[in-house]
Amino acid sequence: MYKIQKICCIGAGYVGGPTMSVIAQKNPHIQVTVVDVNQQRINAWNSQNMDELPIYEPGLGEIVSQVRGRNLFFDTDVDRAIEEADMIFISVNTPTKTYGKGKGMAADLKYIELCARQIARVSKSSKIVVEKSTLPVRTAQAIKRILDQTGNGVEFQILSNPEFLAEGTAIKDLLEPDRVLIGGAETERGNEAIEALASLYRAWVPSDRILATNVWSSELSKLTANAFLAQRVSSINAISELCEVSGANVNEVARAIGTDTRIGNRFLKASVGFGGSCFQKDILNLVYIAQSYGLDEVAQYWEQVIIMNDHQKKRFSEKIVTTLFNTVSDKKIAFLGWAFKKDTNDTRESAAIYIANELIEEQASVHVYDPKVTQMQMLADLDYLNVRSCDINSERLIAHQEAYSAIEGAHAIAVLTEWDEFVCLDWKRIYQQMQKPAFVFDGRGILDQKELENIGFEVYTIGIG
Ligand SMILES: NC(=O)C1=CN([C@@H]2O[C@H](COP(=O)(O)OP(=O)(O)OC[C@H]3O[C@@H](n4cnc5c(N)ncnc54)[C@H](O)[C@@H]3O)[C@@H](O)[C@H]2O)C=CC1
Ligand SMILES: O=C(O)[C@H]1O[C@H](OP(=O)(O)OP(=O)(O)OC[C@H]2O[C@@H](n3ccc(=O)[nH]c3=O)[C@H](O)[C@@H]2O)[C@H](O)[C@@H](O)[C@@H]1O
Repeated sequence: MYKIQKICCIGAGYVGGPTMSVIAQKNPHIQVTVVDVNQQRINAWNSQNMDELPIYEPGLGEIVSQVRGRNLFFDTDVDRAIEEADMIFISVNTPTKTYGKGKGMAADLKYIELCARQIARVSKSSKIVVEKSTLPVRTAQAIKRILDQTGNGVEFQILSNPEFLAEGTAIKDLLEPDRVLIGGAETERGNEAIEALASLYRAWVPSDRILATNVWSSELSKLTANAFLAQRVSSINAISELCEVSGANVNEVARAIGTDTRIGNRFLKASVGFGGSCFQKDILNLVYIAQSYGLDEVAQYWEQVIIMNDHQKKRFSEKIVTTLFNTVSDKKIAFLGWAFKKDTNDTRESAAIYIANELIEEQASVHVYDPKVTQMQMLADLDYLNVRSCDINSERLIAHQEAYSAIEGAHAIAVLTEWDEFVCLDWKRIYQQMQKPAFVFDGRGILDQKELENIGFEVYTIGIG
């Protein structure tokens, strides 16, 4: 049987940091060390000021301040943490490949392989290696081969334990998970390893929510879960366009279908398109895997979810241009929100980036207020698209510290993130500050369209015909 006293997590990102904080909080007898090659990130995790943690998540600061220095440590000494640990979580990034075979589709597993080689080189005692990152089905096989063939003859058990937390609600999702999934080898030692990991979770998760499967089912379930979730968003977004031309209201349709318990009422909010670091990357990965097995119809089926999402973003920016008399050249367009959803500072793949880019192509001036995103981050996101020079981007995109200055003198407002504070703005004051006609494009369906129209705004809400 395994006795777990020390665990280590490679990768102090959006998943590694919060996940290990909760595991440490709930297992005070276990020492948890989170390591990363990024010194700046580790420094931020060790910051005394909880506002300086590298990621913003409601409730995270409280847990970190409670357990850091007690049984939770953040460090850059990866070798030492691996050597001392009985169980090692790999929680590094697995972005879409940007080069070579599978470019733009497959998951780039170079960081995973580096971790496997490092674990093999450093380990002098048997370890349980846990895949926390989202990985293509059968990656565990590759990790196992590297560990066994380049290691020091010690035993490795590989588990798959995908993470299902969503950003903005990470702590809540970790404290009350719908399920914890653990895939392991169907052998006696495999079962013992599953049990060792399950026992960490049982410190707070009811046993019937801890599911054990074989490794391949676990790996594939993660990609499938994200594909199904994203598919729901694309499905309701497809219907939103139909609502707009037919006079239906997408919120009413969502409510009507969501009351059918077989469909369920969550994840039916029409939007400007899903963002985030994972939905697109994981579906592309699924499509690539299906293609590599020659399953073309399966690949095409899932690819449509991405095609629909791109269309939703594109039609939103086009709607702004056509409504503003077919030109936004030198017009001020105010963006409320830049993060890919509320309650996070994460901007990866945020719809706002693509919409800003399209509007800047049309020579608009985009003025953004987001309570958690810095101008530096916004510009980095835009520059990353590599469409025009950084100088032009910084001339055309201006961040503001508060909403009213972003909006002052604007021709139009686009709501790109559903931050609660946007609903409570003084919309009468805003109306007075704007050019007329004063347009509002609500890409999140959070504002009261009738109330705004009564003030005098011309309002477009996604999915309302
Ligand atoms: N962000 C999210 O909400 C979720 C992400 N996931 C998955 O979890 C994985 C990690 O995602 P995030 O935490 O968002 O990524 P992230 O990019 O925020 O963090 C990854 C960290 O790993 C570090 N790293 C990379 N290679 C390393 C190495 N060889 N040694 C030490 N550190 C190394 C990087 O410096 C970085 O700080 C991905 O596979 C992702 O698909 C799963 C569920 C939710
Ligand atoms: O693997 C991951 O990274 C994670 O991806 C998603 O979590 P996340 O991307 O953090 O956030 P979501 O709440 O899923 O939202 C994703 C995007 O879809 C959009 N969305 C979501 C729901 C909805 O009804 N409508 C909608 O447009 C959101 O605004 C956001 O842009 C999944 O929900 C998590 O279970 C998963 O662990």
